[in-house]
Amino acid sequence: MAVYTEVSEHEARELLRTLGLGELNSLKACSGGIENTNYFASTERAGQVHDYVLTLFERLSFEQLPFYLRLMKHLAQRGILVPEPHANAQGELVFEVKGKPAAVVDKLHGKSELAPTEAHCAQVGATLARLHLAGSDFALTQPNLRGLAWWNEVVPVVLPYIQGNQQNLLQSELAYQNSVAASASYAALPRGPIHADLFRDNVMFDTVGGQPQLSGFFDFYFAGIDTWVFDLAVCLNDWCVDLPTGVHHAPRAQALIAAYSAVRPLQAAERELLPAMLRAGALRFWVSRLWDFYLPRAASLLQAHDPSHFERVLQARCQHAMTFEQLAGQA
Ligand SMILES: Nc1ncnc2c1ncn2[C@@H]1O[C@H](COP(=O)(O)OP(=O)(O)OP(=O)(O)O)[C@@H](O)[C@H]1O
Ligand SMILES: N[C@@H](CCO)C(=O)O
Repeated sequence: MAVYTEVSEHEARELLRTLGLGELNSLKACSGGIENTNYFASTERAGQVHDYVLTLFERLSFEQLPFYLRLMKHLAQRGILVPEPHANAQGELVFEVKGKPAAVVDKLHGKSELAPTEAHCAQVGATLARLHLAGSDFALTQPNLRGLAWWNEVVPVVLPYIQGNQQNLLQSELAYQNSVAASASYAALPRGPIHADLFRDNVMFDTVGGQPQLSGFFDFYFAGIDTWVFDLAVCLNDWCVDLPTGVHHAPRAQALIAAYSAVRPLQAAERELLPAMLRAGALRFWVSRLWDFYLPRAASLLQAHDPSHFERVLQARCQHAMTFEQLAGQA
């Protein structure tokens, strides 16, 4: 659980009133997450209870936030299951609490599924493809701030903390990804707004008639303009990998890819580069976890994720490279 900045009931009540969301009933710090301060806020309005999430952004600036919040609003308005951010009378979505940028979004129903089956993965794949299509006409742009430029900046910073064999893997993978990014196939990849961090803990499921039903994607604060296939790869690396070993889980991957492709079939360049993007996705989170682990920020309650997991995923992706056809179960 991470609470970097304490918010008082008075501060939360004032903000919720300003947004016309009702009278605060309860305010509770949320567990989980390592990037932002999150509170669950419950209000009463016209005799009904409403649940919101109040987020204080610890890393992102007032200038960066409209991209994420406008994107969430854009997607919510197109029927994609994401928390809708709430605006004030001036139409603004970013506010100031304790000197930090803050936002209030709808609380999703359900809970995260940390042991997903093929059924969960299929719903994630289909919803991700719909999200990509729905984002195509989003007007704002902001790069993926945890993309190639950031890896090039941070790898030299974390290198002194790791062993020689890890340094070799990290440096050789970075060189490989720089060469992929310079290729004609890479330039041909379709791109647009991507979630870029769609792990098991950033998706909620409800149970309807005894069956899991995806109720929303959340935590869009690593979103950016990048290739759609990179987003797909990030998902496959989390939803379709055995967490203790980092080994690929073929049935879940096939379910996720089939459901994604049924909504938006992959183009030739995407099929060619999916294996490289699986490596890129593993590198991205290995680097960020190394960075969080060795260069942590002050936090009252912080649990850094294990960096070695993505080292294992990257090794597995390099040593047991699979073609798109193999990944999709078509070979
Ligand atoms: N819109 C929402 N609806 C329901 N629950 C939410 C919502 N947003 C956040 N939460 C809850 O708060 C927890 C922490 O949120 P989140 O993962 O966004 O934090 P973070 O610090 O930004 O995370 P991360 O480390 O994953 O980047 C989630 O695990 C979830 O339980
Ligand atoms: N999903 C990231 C955490 C940052 O959102 C990770 O597992 O490293």
